[in-house]
Amino acid sequence: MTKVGVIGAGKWGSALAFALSEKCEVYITSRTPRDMKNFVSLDEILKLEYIVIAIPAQQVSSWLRENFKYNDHKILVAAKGIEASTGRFLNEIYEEYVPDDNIAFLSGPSFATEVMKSLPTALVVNSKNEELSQKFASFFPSFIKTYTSTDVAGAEVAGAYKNVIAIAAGICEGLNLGKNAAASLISRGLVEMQRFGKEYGAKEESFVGLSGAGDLFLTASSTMSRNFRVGLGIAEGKSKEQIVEELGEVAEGIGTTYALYKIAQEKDLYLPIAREVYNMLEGLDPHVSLSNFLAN
Ligand SMILES: NC(=O)C1=CN([C@@H]2O[C@H](COP(=O)(O)OP(=O)(O)OC[C@H]3O[C@@H](n4cnc5c(N)ncnc54)[C@H](O)[C@@H]3O)[C@@H](O)[C@H]2O)C=CC1
Ligand SMILES: O=C(CO)COP(=O)(O)O
Repeated sequence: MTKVGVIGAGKWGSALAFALSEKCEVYITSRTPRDMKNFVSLDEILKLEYIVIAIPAQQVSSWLRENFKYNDHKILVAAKGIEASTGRFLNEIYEEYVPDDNIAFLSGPSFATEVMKSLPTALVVNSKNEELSQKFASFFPSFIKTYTSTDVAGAEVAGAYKNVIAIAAGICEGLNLGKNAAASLISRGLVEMQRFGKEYGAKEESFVGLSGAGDLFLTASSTMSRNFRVGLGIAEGKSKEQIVEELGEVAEGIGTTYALYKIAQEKDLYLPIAREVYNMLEGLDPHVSLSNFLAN
């Protein structure tokens, strides 16, 4: 059995450790010790060749700087997001540490709680190195169907952007705007992320597949999504600080909204949904935001 190390024992890291253990010998670590099967130190994980990293996008840059020493590892990045402070994608953050050929990015609709129950799921492993994608894909269990793609940019943009649209969808639901509005928001959200992705050379097909439409439909239509619940909180008039505290888990859409706002300013891009989510995270009344959105 191939040995695989998982870094980050949050919801997604734990679910992936569980799923991968059907076909691999899996070890897991986290910054705080956990009472979990095969929980080992980071040093032990870094001795392994195959590593899955499930540290959130906003924390990964400092984590890599302080903890990571590259030693020919093959890395699968499981996070979804864009760094708020710099507007960097995960592949840009990791490229300082890991060669392109040794890194892959996971995407697709996949709530950790359903993976934990072994419910049927489909995922995409994305890498410039097709052989590496195939290798990581082969580690997944029988209840997960894996696809591979070389469109790293498409997977990154779709995985990050859908969290922002999920926040908007939660707001839409919380304000009782109706199914017409929800459907329009999801389909225009898909167009917005696809247009944004084009700037980075992302392939259109990734947005109509699992990484784009698949993950967007999942997170923008369910209270199981943390990002969707952020939107519900905004509709209730809560501040983002209060929402984050109550959530107790990561909602990548918040940081990604700030990243998109920064990128849109720098590149003069038209990202109307992301812009209004930004305005509401900054405290604009959702009803005023909606009027602005409908008028522009
Ligand atoms: N939960 C889910 O269903 C899915 C989550 N993801 C993505 O996976 C990533 C992780 O999400 P979850 O595990 O759900 O979040 P979580 O909130 O359950 O756990 C976050 C994990 O990151 C670790 N962490 C946070 N800051 C850290 C730091 N500075 N240094 C080291 N470790 C740190 C925490 O200790 C914890 O283990 C996110 O990017 C999320 O979007 C992707 C697909 C599904
Ligand atoms: O990315 C996810 C499912 O694919 C998880 O979404 P949330 O972080 O919004 O819960």
